[in-house]
Amino acid sequence: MSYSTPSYLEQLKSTGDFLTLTRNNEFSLEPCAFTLENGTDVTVHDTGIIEFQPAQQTNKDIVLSSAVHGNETAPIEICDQLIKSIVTEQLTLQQRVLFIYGNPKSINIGKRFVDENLNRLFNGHHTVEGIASNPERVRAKLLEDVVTDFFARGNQDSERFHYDLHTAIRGSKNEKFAVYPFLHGKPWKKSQLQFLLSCGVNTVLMMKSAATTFSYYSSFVHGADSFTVELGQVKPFGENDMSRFEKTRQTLIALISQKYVEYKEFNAEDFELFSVYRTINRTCEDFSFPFADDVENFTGFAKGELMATDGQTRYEAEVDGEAIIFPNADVALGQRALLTVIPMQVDSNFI
Ligand SMILES: O=C(O)CCC(=O)N[C@@H](CCC(=O)O)C(=O)O
Ligand SMILES: [Zn+2]
Repeated sequence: MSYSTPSYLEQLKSTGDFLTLTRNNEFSLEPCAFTLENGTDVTVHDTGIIEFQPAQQTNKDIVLSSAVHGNETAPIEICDQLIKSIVTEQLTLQQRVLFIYGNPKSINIGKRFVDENLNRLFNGHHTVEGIASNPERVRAKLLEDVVTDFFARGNQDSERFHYDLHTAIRGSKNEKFAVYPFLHGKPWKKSQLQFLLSCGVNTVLMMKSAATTFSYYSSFVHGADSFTVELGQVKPFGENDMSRFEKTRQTLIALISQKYVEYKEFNAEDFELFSVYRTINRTCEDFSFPFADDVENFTGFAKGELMATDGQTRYEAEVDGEAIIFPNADVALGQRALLTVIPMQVDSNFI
């Protein structure tokens, strides 16, 4: 594809500051393409969407997304550093990488979303008859299309990865954790757990059903090894202790700049695995939790203890140790207000 030369090009080439360019263009950006001195092709597809294609043969197609929720700034800062070091050629890629800042306008207003939670609109849920469109619905469709196109242009035998980087609203007993999307019976991969451990993530939740999230979409539709990765607690820009993300940053650098990466040998004892026990949706205006806002993710409840109240329905822990993940009483009606999890072991469904 040939593009004209947009006015931002020289600035982008010299600074690599694609984040500021994205934030200055909340809804669209003129596309462009250029080649770095080291031979890597750079394509700006739209605002918040930049692709890198090294000159040499690659064996991995990697999507790194952040800002699917605009107030989750640490992952945005990690991706900003990576993009700057690639464009300014301090970092040379060995793999194809697509970086996505999910929701630029929500970054600017410092909120999880503008009209609607972008991470509830994937896998086609952006387009539903009778439901009016909005910028987040348009964006979800665009992101699906860009990911489809990115994977379609990869080598046929390349491995596909998508790490959708987030931070959680609450603190978490296990500070970093990943959500492994439902695989419809396919086995979970030890090699992915080894990668996550190298990122500093030793806790993984296994989903038991289809979802409308970005990571489920790329797993289900594109067969990618795909995760939502929660790297810590939400903080405004400038308040993140970036040293807490160093293992993640270094592991991502190795993933994109090396042909092969060796991880620590798999040992089940290195991990805390959980399976989702149930999902509790908010169905009534009158929805509440009996615990405070500073009660952390992974807090366990005793059997019979109240976990949530939805109108007249009381949800009590059904098993000892049933633990809370992502409690949020402010979600839209019909959406997930709480996940509960129970511990699980590495079993025969791991390869
Ligand atoms: O801390 C919270 O309440 C939400 C953090 C967050 O954004 N989590 C993702 C998880 C997505 C998944 O289930 O894979 C979300 O809620 O979209
Ligand atoms: Zn998030």
